[in-house]
Amino acid sequence: MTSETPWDGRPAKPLLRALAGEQVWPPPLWLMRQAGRYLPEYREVRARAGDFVTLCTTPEMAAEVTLQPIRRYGFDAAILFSDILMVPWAMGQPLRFAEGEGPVLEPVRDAAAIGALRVAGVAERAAPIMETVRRVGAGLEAEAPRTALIGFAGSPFTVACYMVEGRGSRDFAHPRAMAHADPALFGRLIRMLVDATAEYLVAQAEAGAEALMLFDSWAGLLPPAQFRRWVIEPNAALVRVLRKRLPPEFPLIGFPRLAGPMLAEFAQRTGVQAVGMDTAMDPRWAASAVPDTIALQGNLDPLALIAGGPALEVEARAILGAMRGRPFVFNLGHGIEKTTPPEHVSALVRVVRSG
Ligand SMILES: Cc1c2[nH]c(c1CCC(=O)O)Cc1[nH]c(c(CCC(=O)O)c1C)Cc1[nH]c(c(CCC(=O)O)c1C)Cc1[nH]c(c(C)c1CCC(=O)O)C2
Repeated sequence: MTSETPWDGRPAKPLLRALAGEQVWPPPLWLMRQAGRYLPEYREVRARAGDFVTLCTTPEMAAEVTLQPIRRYGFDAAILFSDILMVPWAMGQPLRFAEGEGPVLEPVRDAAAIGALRVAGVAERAAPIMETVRRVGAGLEAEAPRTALIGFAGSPFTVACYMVEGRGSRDFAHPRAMAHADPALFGRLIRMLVDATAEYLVAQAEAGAEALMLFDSWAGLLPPAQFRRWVIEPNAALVRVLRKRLPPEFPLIGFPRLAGPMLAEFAQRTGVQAVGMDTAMDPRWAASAVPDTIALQGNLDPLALIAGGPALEVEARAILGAMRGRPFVFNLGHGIEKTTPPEHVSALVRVVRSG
């Protein structure tokens, strides 16, 4: 495929061209958690907001922090500033972010607690987040017309992990045990999440998101049969609902973190246009295992970005070398760390943009 100027004479956004299967070189670039505590201007707004849920539900502040990294670095995508746990919040599960501890939810571990969750009306209860999407869309149009707006949600399994465990965890023992011991109940929660997440994502697209990313951060905890049942099937179900309700070819990015060799099956069976590679993935293996009709995204080690200098350049160039000749979006393999020096991000942008 070649780059073409569309009929209306506006250059299509590089990110959207890559997600549509075009080889765009140098590749479009954005970073997971690009808005965050490594930026002094983020810390200023974060302090003003007080708590994290307030930041996510105050459109003026959430839109401002979404745009901050675009102003500083000119990334090819802005990602809505929110959190995957805002879906359980909108389903009525109490959520707070404890300082230095991460998210804390009231765990749902039985049929009564799961039955009390509300699916219908999730998008209305998340109205402030949709207002943020509209504001960011307007901000990009005015300030950065080549930057695309990515909306997102957590995938059902990963969100269920937090809902059942009630907090972050290394192994999410409660949800994984429930998935084995009471698959009917766990499956009910997963189906509720498919429906709630579809509604929430369609509302983001209607508010102006131009691509949607599905974060399945804890997919790699599961053995293959469980991976198929709780990762591939729910993501595929979500994609099927989205395909019915969104314009044709609407770009969807899946990110089954630490999937290892299951990444290939995920890519082929879920119906997404692109898959994210985590830090542990060998991009050369991914290039051979994932058909080049599906774009790859990733996967610089966030620690190389902290290190900077030659280590950063060598790692970034290795990824570029492995991805040359296929649709690709440069990113990290996981979220940016809060100790990252902002000038190292500028250095990375220079390396990637020099091809
Ligand atoms: C698992 C997960 C969560 N949230 C998310 C995931 C999936 C990606 C991943 O695997 O990291 C996704 C997420 N979280 C956040 C975004 C915003 C957009 C962006 O990427 O810039 C996105 C896309 C903001 C955030 N979400 C959170 C912060 C830090 C909160 C703060 O500023 O105090 C940010 C910027 C909080 C959060 N949110 C979550 C945890 C475990 C934590 C605490 C850990 C931490 O503090 O880094 C849940």
